[in-house]
Amino acid sequence: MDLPPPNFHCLRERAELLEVIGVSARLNTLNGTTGEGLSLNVSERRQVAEEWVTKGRNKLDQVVIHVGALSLKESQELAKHAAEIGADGIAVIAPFFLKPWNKDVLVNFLKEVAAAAPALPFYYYHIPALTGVKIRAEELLDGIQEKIPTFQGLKFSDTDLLDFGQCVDQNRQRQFAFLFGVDETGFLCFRMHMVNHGCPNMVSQDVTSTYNYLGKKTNQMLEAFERKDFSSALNCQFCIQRFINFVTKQGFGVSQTKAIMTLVSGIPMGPPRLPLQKASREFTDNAKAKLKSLDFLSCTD
Ligand SMILES: CC(=O)N[C@@H]([C@@H](O)[C@H](O)[C@H](O)CO)[C@@H](O)CC(=O)C(=O)O
Repeated sequence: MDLPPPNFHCLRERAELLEVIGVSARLNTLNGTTGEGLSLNVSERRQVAEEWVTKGRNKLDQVVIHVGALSLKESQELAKHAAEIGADGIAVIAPFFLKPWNKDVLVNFLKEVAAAAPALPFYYYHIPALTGVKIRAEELLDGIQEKIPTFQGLKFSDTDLLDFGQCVDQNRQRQFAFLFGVDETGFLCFRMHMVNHGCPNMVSQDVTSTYNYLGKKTNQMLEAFERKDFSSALNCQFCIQRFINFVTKQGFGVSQTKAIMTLVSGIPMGPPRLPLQKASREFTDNAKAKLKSLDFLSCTD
């Protein structure tokens, strides 16, 4: 029997993990950072995308497929494929080896990818710490719909809240979606949404790395927020911060995320792909003790 490579297996199982942890997932981008999309080949990325679209049916409101790649042709192929399998949108990071040196060059690249799936909503995935492309998102949004008619919004995985705030502020009249990808400061962004209430903008949280295992607390934060109980929402955010602060000090990244996802769900996520190294036993033990002390394991223990 042909077994899929471990990484593919683990990514496929992430769809089931959402159910186990109980994340009320409105939107999930896949083949992104946590899913090591850039470490997979095109055929694996296609398989993962197909699996998510199938598994996500009736469970996720939207499945957005990250199709960014260094090769424009590969990106276009993945964008076309996303359209064929019925995805709800595509997302693209900036090419990160031979980099775009200004906004116009980056938009021209994104435009070519978007054109390969002309009926699919298009998101720019802004993650400058990993791509090294520091073009401000606020600048990129200026006039983007004229160049990319399918442009739908931004996944903002950066801590520059001035840039993020300006993206929201300058696009109040547009129907853009702003998805925030820094779990430790998500609450602040939800507050921005409230301040923005009545505007067509949407600031919300994508299913990012820690939501794979802190879904219960995240849901509590969202529910408190909905009922305008900002003090409870802030407490939930602080609780999430306590955990992220703890693991960050021990070295935290995609490998460690996978180890915690396995620990919390019981679903084996497999090792990460080289050059990443499997999280150490010591890290996993420490993370487990911290999750317990913060009462994060109670729903799955
Ligand atoms: C650099 C990184 O991995 N960022 C994570 C965050 O969820 C991050 O792990 C978390 O905020 C803890 O710092 C996400 O933005 C990545 C993400 O959403 C993805 O898997 O595409």
